[in-house]
Amino acid sequence: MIRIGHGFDVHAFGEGDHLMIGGVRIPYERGFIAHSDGDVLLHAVCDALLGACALGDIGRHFPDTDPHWAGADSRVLLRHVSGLIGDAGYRLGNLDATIIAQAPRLAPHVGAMNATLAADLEASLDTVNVKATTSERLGFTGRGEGIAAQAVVVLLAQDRDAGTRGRASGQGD
Ligand SMILES: Nc1ccn([C@@H]2O[C@H](COP(=O)(O)O)[C@@H](O)[C@H]2O)c(=O)n1
Ligand SMILES: C[C@@]1(CO)OP(=O)(O)OP(=O)(O)OC[C@H]1O
Repeated sequence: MIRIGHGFDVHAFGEGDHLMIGGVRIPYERGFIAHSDGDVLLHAVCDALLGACALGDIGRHFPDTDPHWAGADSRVLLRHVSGLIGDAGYRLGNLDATIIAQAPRLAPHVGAMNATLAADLEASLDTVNVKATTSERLGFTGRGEGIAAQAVVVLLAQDRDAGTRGRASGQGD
C-alpha cells in the first residue's frame, strides 16, 4: 500500500536578517512574516505528509492562534508530524520538493536541507530531494515579495515483520 501527499506553502517577507528554510538558517536582508519561524519548506513537507495519511493540515495540528507555536522551530513540527505518520503505519518512500524564490540563491543550501529532512523523517538521504527555482521575475515570488514551496511525498506501509522474517529465513544475520 502506498499513499501520496502534496503540500504547498507561502510566506511573505518582512523585517529581519535571515530566513529559515528547510531547517537551515540563511542570512538575508529580509525575514519571514509568520507565527512560527516561517519555514516555508518544512510547512509544505508537513502538509504533504499529513495529506498522504488523510490527517488534515498543519493549521489543524498547530493552530496559529496557539501561543505555544509562536516563534516555533518548524523542525519540532516536522518531527511531530513524522511521529504521526509512523503511528499511522507508514514511512517515507521518497520526498521531492521545490522552493520558488527569486532570491536568495539557495543551491548552496539544498544539501543541508536534504540532510535535515532525512534526519527528522528518519529516512535515508537518497529518498529526499530539495530543488530551487526562480519564477523568472514573474508573480509575487518574482517580485521578491515572498517565497513559496511545494512538496510531494510517497509513503510506504511499514513492514512490521521484516526483521523477524529475515532472521527466520537466515537473512540479515
Ligand atoms: N532561489 C534560487 C533559485 C534558483 N536557484 C538555482 O538556479 C537554477 C536556475 O534557476 P531558474 O529559475 O533560472 O531555472 C536552479 O535550478 C537552481 O539550481 C537557486 O540556487 N536559488
Ligand atoms: C505553523 C503555523 C503555527 O505556528 O503558523 P505559521 O508559521 O504562520 O505558518 P503557516 O504555514 O501559515 O501555517 C501553519 C500555522 O499553524
